[in-house]
Amino acid sequence: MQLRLTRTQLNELELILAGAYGTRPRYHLPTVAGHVATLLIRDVTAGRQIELLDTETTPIAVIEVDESTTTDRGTWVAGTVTALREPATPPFAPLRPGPGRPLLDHAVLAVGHDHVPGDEPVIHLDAGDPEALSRAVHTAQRDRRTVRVLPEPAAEHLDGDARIELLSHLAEVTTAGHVTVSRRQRAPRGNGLVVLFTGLSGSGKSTIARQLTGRLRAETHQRVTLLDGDEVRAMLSSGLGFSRADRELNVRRIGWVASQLAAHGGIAICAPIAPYRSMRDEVRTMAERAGRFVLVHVATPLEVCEARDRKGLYAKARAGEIAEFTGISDPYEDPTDADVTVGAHGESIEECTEQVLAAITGGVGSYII
Ligand SMILES: Nc1ncnc2c1ncn2[C@@H]1O[C@H](COP(=O)(O)OS(=O)(=O)O)[C@@H](OP(=O)(O)O)[C@H]1O
Ligand SMILES: Nc1ncnc2c1ncn2[C@@H]1O[C@H](COP(=O)(O)OP(=O)(O)O)[C@@H](O)[C@H]1O
Repeated sequence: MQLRLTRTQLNELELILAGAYGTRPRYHLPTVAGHVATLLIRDVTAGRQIELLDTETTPIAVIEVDESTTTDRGTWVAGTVTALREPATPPFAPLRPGPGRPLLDHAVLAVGHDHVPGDEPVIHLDAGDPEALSRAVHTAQRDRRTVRVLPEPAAEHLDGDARIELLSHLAEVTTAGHVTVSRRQRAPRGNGLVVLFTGLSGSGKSTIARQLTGRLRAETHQRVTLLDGDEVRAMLSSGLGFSRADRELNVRRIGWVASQLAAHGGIAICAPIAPYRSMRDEVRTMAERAGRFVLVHVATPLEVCEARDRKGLYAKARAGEIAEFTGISDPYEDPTDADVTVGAHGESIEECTEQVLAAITGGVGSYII
């Protein structure tokens, strides 16, 4: 089988081949404690041999899979990696880890920001956004500082502090003998925000999302984009159906676009059903790398949604004319991590919108002027 790697997965492969994870180039099954490279495969069944393609679909390496494990997030594979050819040159190649490059004595690893005050050598992460990396490197060079680039691996098995620990470890192995992490807690740039609505068909997601969009446009200086369900299905995800794999792809695409908007300081509001916990977790992970994330559960009971049945879809689903209909013949996994839950008790559209606004602005006054 062939697998096209994302930019951060390519980074992970670059680090493997640069010896950052040890002398044996391989992927491991996820272990939280271990500083290992991992590979998570979604939507397809992993083969014994996996050819890894770069973003231009050139085969650059192959994995001989010797172990794998399947979870609700996908299949993790472990195995030895052999390089086939050089991938396309990444940005700032001479500043990245490579054979024979001497280690600096000490450097500051910038996590979550593109300028660290001071004059010590600085390591900037390549997180897959060439524009942001270029800005960070040029700022350091303008200040006549020594600067290096560390490819940020996908490391999908880690988050939070464990992720930062891995980055610091990789920086010490590849770039500087002693690394201090300089971490900014706030969103990387501006007040980027992703709001993900989830709930059954007819629960009120689009209606509340539209109202929220209007309010935020009126009350903030930020650009607000509504990724409306129907429009997304027509444009971004045309051709996809409602199998689990298609829904996953649909929600992943929405999450990716929303995160890009947030990374550039915008507010993205999305309103798919997003019925599976794993897909919402995935959007949260992507969004939190770009800014803030707020999960809104529109918890209108199934009976109420079915009674509304504005599009007549529930009747068709009950009659067996639509297969895999969420809530009737397909699962909806209730969120346990919603930042705000609305609509469970017959609140009006206006009340729901206010509750969501309060959750977004609560404690972060800068969103509303
Ligand atoms: N089988 C099945 N299950 C659920 N929904 C169905 C189905 N077939 C069509 N529709 C219509 O598609 C809308 C849901 O699409 P989404 O993109 O939001 O779904 S998902 O997040 O990918 O699960 C949903 O729209 P909303 O009512 O706006 O939620 C339905 O109108
Ligand atoms: N809180 C609410 N109270 C009463 N009716 C609502 C409420 N929220 C939505 N509706 C109505 O329910 C129907 C379905 O809403 P919609 O926003 O299209 O749901 P979804 O996007 O979740 O499918 C619409 O006719 C809408 O006017």
